[in-house]
Amino acid sequence: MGEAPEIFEDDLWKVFPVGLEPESRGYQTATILGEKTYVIVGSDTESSLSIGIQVFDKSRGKWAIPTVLGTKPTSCKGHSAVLLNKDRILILKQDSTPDDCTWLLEVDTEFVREQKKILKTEVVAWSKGVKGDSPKPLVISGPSGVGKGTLISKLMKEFPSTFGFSVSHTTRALRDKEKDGVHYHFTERSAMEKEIQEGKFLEYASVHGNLYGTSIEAVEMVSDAGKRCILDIDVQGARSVRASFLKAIFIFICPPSYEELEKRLRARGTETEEQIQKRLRNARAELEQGRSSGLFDHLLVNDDFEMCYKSLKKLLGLDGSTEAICEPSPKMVESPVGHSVLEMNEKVLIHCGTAELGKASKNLFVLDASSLKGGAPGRTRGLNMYVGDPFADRPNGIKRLLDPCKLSISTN
Ligand SMILES: Nc1ncnc2c1ncn2[C@@H]1O[C@H](COP(=O)(O)OP(=O)(O)OP(=O)(O)O)[C@@H](O)[C@H]1O
Ligand SMILES: Nc1nc2c(ncn2[C@@H]2O[C@H](COP(=O)(O)O)[C@@H](O)[C@H]2O)c(=O)[nH]1
Repeated sequence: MGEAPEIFEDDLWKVFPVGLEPESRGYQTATILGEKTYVIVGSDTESSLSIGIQVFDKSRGKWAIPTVLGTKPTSCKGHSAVLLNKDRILILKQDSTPDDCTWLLEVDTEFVREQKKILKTEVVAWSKGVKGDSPKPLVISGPSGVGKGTLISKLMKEFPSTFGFSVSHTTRALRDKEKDGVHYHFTERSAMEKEIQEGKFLEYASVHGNLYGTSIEAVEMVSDAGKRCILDIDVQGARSVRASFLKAIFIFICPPSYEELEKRLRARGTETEEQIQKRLRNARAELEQGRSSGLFDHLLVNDDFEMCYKSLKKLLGLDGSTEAICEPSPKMVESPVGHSVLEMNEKVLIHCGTAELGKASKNLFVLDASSLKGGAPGRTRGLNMYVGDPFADRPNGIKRLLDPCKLSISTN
């Protein structure tokens, strides 16, 4: 499936990297961008369920195995590949589930170019294609004991289908009543450091002597479910998120006084005296930064709890009695079972199913990629797919096809 450019002839296979000689290949596509050919090799054998990437640089006559960033797709029976926007390759997986069929391999986007400079090597980055946009996440910060968790719990309880919590990773010990995977992913420092090195974290920081971090996956999983993601993170983390690709709303929660903060921390009874002292020391700096840095969009004082909760809801436009559905839920792009693809002016034509005469036109899909958002290291959003004809808006164009198709396409 996919393109078969000239370069992909027998001669090229003679210099193919060790371990990926023709016999060991499952299937592959080759996509050319300038002097480089990106070969995406998949295998669906049980021993090797993976997709590999090699880059052939024509000007140097050499193969390179790039550093691959982002969460990569699992292998499948085959895929199609097409160059999009001259900076990424759209991959459609054959026989995949709707939430797993559309992937993008970024080869020359701003993110990839930046990473190439940092890592001083060939870099490519995966992101999953998602239909529609996602609601802006909320970053909630404030000193330990101010009441962030209590406010967030109440908000999630009242609006369960609007909000979802970003489950952070931490190296601190589990408290009574906390559950692994629900309150945090409790992890070993070495394992977390390894994943940070692999670029899996949106932000991380050393907080009160432990390592805490938000994985990209934690945020994207909430967005995939069509919910607004809430991040409960410290001020250092908020600063990192501000500098990242993620566009969020930043809220800082203040205590009415330092004495009241100390009272709440002690009354919670989850820390030792030494830990309480450490958290209180850190609170001074956090309060100063939170109030003055211009980092936060909103500041709320949590004095009377109910009043503060009401202010939070008002700020989020949730002060009505019914649950607000502010923005459409994103859905994964559904793609045909079998297909071939072709790119034209940011529209990708997907021809799927049987090529039988007379039926072919019914199996034409158009994927509009003109307003992509996000991308690696998160998701690529804004992919819209419809049944039809890309020339429909041209005066002499072919008639728009709106025949119902055997294959369903999800709509917002
Ligand atoms: N407005 C309030 N008045 C009195 N007590 C409060 C108020 N808000 C929260 N609390 C209490 O203060 C304690 C600390 O709250 P919470 O655990 O939500 O803080 P937190 O900011 O999430 O802390 P951490 O950052 O350490 O997780 C809890 O026992 C909670 O019930
Ligand atoms: N930078 C980050 N800070 C985080 C994250 N998850 C939680 N936190 C902050 O840590 C402190 C302490 O939390 P506790 O549960 O041990 O009391 C608190 O201020 C949280 O906001 C994270 O992923 N990144």
